[in-house]
Amino acid sequence: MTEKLDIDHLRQWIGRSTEATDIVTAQLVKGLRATLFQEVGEPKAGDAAPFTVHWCLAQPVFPMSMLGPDGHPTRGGFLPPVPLPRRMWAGGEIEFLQPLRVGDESTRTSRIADVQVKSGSTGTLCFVSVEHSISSPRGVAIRERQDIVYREMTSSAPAGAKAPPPPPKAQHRETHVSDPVLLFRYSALTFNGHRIHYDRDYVTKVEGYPGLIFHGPLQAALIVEMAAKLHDGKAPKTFTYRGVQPLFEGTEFSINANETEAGMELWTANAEGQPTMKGTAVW
Ligand SMILES: C/C(=C\C(=O)SCCNC(=O)CCNC(=O)[C@H](O)C(C)(C)COP(=O)(O)OP(=O)(O)OC[C@H]1O[C@@H](n2cnc3c(N)ncnc32)[C@H](O)[C@@H]1OP(=O)(O)O)C(=O)O
Repeated sequence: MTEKLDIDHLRQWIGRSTEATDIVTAQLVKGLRATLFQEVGEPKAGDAAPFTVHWCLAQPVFPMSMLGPDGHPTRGGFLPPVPLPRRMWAGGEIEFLQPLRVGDESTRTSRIADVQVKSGSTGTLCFVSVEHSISSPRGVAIRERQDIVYREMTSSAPAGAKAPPPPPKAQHRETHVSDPVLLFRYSALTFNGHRIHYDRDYVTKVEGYPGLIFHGPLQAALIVEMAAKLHDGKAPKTFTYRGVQPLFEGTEFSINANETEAGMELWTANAEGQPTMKGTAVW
């Protein structure tokens, strides 16, 4: 049974802020490159890190006694105490200003920007938007908005779901084998204890999904790296993305891109070719 959603109370969290600092180490960069299917190499001080390395930096660390049943810190600290049990990373927008480099001390300033309740095809949704500004010794490197969604405990499938449309065609496609070790590595790199990514009993029996779930930021990170690879190694100026359905552990997944007049449309897809996260990159 879910507690009543008191949106006026939750919106009192808007404007709360926090700051944290960390260092981009060569070991972190090696681990992230390996997890993003890149050549690992021997990164040296000053080398550019993968574009979304900031998601691995200065993540909140709480004692075990302060974790909720899903493995995240108990809500009601920096994030509002949303009473819906199933948390997901819904999407966001990133502005890449300059790369973070090995050896950089980086500071992230975060602020709760919005809290909204919506009614979706899968039930009640509560969106919490968090704005972050990430700086290096050279100035602001990244500005972003992250949208976190909390879902009630209903079936994962939308009511009256129809057969999916034919999978979209891609000009560029990269496929990889999906493996729980990949998910474990990304959870470890981001110090993310969310059980849906590594605890099969929890994700199937408690949250009711059919299997382990790929992290939203892992999918977004793979998409951004592909976008940059197709643009002479340059990160897009802005990248806007949205998770449209979960990507579950399985046999294969793909990262896809189509050129457009404005930049690129990109998406990750499951083994059936159906998009799971969609993004737009503009240079
Ligand atoms: C890390 C981490 C956690 C994770 O990584 S979780 C894994 C990554 N995330 C996902 O897999 C999410 C995939 N998406 C979904 O499962 C569904 O899209 C979702 C979010 C459950 C919503 O589906 P619905 O069918 O219920 O929603 P509707 O399409 O009916 O839309 C209702 C309104 O909500 C807005 N909306 C829908 N999806 C999003 C989104 N991704 N981002 C922002 N807003 C969204 C939609 O526009 C509708 O709004 P209106 O104003 O038009 O009513 C970790 O925990 O740390």
